[in-house]
Amino acid sequence: MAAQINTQKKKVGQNIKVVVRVRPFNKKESRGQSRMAVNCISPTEIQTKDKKYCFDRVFQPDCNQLDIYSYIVEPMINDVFAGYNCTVFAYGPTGTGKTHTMIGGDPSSLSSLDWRRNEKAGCIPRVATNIFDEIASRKVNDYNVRVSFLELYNEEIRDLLNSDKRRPPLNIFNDDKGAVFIQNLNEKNVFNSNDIHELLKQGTLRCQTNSTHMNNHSSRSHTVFTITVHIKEADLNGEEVLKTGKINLVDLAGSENIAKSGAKDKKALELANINRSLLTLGRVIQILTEKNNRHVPYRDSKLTRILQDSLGGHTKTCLIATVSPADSSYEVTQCTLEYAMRARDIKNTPMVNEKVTQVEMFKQLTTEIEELKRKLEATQLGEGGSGGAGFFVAQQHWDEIQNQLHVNSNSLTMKNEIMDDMKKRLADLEVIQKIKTRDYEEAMKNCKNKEKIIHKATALLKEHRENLQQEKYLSKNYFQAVQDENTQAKCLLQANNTLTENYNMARFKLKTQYLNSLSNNCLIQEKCRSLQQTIVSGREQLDKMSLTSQSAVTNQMAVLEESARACHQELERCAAWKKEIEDVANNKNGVSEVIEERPSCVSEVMGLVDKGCKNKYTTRNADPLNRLRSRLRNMYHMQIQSKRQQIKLLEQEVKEMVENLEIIDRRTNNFTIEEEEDENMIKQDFISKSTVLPNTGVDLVAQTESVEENFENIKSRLTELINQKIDTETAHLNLNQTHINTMKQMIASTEKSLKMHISEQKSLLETTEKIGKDLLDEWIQAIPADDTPNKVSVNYPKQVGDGPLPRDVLIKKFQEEFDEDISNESFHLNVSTNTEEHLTPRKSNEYSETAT
Ligand SMILES: Nc1ncnc2c1ncn2[C@@H]1O[C@H](COP(=O)(O)OP(=O)(O)OP(=O)(O)O)[C@@H](O)[C@H]1O
Repeated sequence: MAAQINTQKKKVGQNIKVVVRVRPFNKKESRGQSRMAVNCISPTEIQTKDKKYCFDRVFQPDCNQLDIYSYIVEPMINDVFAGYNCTVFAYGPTGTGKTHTMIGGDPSSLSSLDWRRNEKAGCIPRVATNIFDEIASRKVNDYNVRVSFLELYNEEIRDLLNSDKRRPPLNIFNDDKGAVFIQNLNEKNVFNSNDIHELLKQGTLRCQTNSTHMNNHSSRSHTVFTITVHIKEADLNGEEVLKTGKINLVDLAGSENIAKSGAKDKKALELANINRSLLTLGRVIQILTEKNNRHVPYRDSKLTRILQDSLGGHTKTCLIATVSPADSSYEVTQCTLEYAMRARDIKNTPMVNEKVTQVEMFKQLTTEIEELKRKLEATQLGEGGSGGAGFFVAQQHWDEIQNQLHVNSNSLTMKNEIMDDMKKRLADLEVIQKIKTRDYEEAMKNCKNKEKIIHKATALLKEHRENLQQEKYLSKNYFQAVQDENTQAKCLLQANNTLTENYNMARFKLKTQYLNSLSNNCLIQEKCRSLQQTIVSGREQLDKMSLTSQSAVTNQMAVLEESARACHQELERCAAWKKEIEDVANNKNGVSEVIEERPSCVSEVMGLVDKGCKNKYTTRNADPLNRLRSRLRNMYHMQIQSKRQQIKLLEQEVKEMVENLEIIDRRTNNFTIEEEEDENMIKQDFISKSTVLPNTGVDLVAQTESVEENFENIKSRLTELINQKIDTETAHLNLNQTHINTMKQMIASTEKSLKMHISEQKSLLETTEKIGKDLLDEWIQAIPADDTPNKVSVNYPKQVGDGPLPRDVLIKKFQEEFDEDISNESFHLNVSTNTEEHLTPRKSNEYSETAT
């Protein structure tokens, strides 16, 4: 049994691949001087005189076997190992190279064939070697490769790997998922490519032998060479799964028209039957490419039944249309190209075959065993006819059942052993599961703790980030402050420079002032000296003047004495003049008259006379010399007095000048002291400032430099610290991130394993449920060895009679109902509780409810 279960994982429709291979002219065509009827205009286009066709690839007559293999089959090897089913059809008229493409050169030399070097080798020998190469390169240890080779001729399946004439008939079955399997078809285990080559050789020879018995048989039969690969690999969870993929290589019968063969009557019917498969194939292709969802008549031919999954199913399919280039074959070539064009529209939904895990296998086996046991018991009870649910079976059939039971019993024993082993493994698995559950719970706990830690760490991280921001801000401020300080230091330096300049200027000014005052002092001193000299010279002059005045006095005395004498003489003259006046007074008449005439003049003259008289009297009494002397003395005294006065004034002036000089001197001294004091004060101030500020410009520069250096150091240290902090924080962050990621991964993997566990449990449940049904079917199928396409079941009422209904009655009933003779066939007996339906034979699938 080769049941393949397909899953419904992906449903992406993809068109089947269709290529055309044009063979070279054969001898006959060359001799007949045929002309080319087709032209390969590009790698994907072929042109006939009527039409241009586009395919996935067009292989020209000069292409070689390896080109075909590399493009079509080689990529399928990976698919087979991935668990896909793949099919390659060769379709075309007789003699166009289908067998050449599939098998290639002389099959008798196949076993020693190295397909890479042998140019004649077709796809089958190449794929055989390729599969084992792939197994070796993938280092697959646990694998199983099986080969089957069948021929379909006149709607009859022949096993080309089984020459036994007593071989059981080959029946085609569909399981409930639509997968097709051929009962009793030999599937040979192969262990290397040579094994496959050998089987291919044997099968091909057997096919050819058949061909010699039947005229031109080979071109009218279809052959299907299947290689099935089972590999055991660990899946992503480390669990071992069994993957199954296969490749079907189908060499179809020649597609030429029946009419063309010229056969008539029985032969024509036979040919019609032979071509039934091809016709059905054409119909199936036609319907599959329509959009009206018509019923696809797969069941109308065995070929379409066998290849059902390859056409509109889940297989990856490629059709190779082989054509002749000759114009003599133009018509069939055109038909073939049209046929191939239609096939291009078929959409398949390739799917990976279900991978079966060991646990599932175990569950399947367990359920199968249980079911078998139950069936066995039921059968044993029914055997004696006392079980109430008995049924009648022919003796021969009964023997077969007994044999089957014996085989099944052995199988049961074996399966029991396997079951025990499996039970042990299950127990182990349960322990592991418990441990894993505990681990999982612990992991969950850890996860929760870690989550808390992560939350804390996140909060801490946030805090760190904030701190960092703050530190950054502070650093920025500090940086600014340092820059400000630097600017201030520069300002101070500038101020200091200005101060130094001012100080130097003030110093220079003071010096200039001092020097000026010094020179002023000298000038004053000079002036004082000149004053003193003036005074001395003044005194000397005074002394000289005194001497001069004394002599002048003497001279004046002399002058005065002279004048006294003159005076004396005057006086004498005055006396004389008085006498004369008296003489005149004596002459009174004349004078009286005058007096009378001019009294005022007389009084005036009398005043003058009186005055003269008085003067005369005084002068008469005083010494005129003495008077003169005293007058001169007075004059002298007065002059002396004025000179003294002058000297006093000069002395006063000199004194004042000396005093002024002293004041100036003092002032000068004071000024010098003040200046010194000022200088000292400035110095003191400068020194005091210098203690606060840098001592000197050099110090200040040095200090500024050191400040700058410090600033640079602080800056670099700060940068370093910030970088360190950032590095630490980043490392911290990364660590936390890694931690979080690890935790997430752990959570994810735990979740995944949990989900898987749940899905496993579910699938186990489902499988357990289904397995009972499957085994029941299988059990039923195993007993009657039915070779008809539809199972025949005969309903048997529970309440009827004392014994089983005779077989011939049942056969008759069936004949009446279906107009079909089942006397040579084995059939099921079902017990019905429905009395109304009793004795009514039905197809089993129509009244499954009545089955117990
Ligand atoms: N591409 C090709 N290159 C060289 N020879 C070819 C090519 N195709 C076919 N031939 C030769 O043509 C002959 C007929 O080929 P083949 O038997 O493969 O045709 P077929 O389509 O399988 O015919 P049938 O339907 O009768 O089985 C063979 O001798 C084969 O070697």
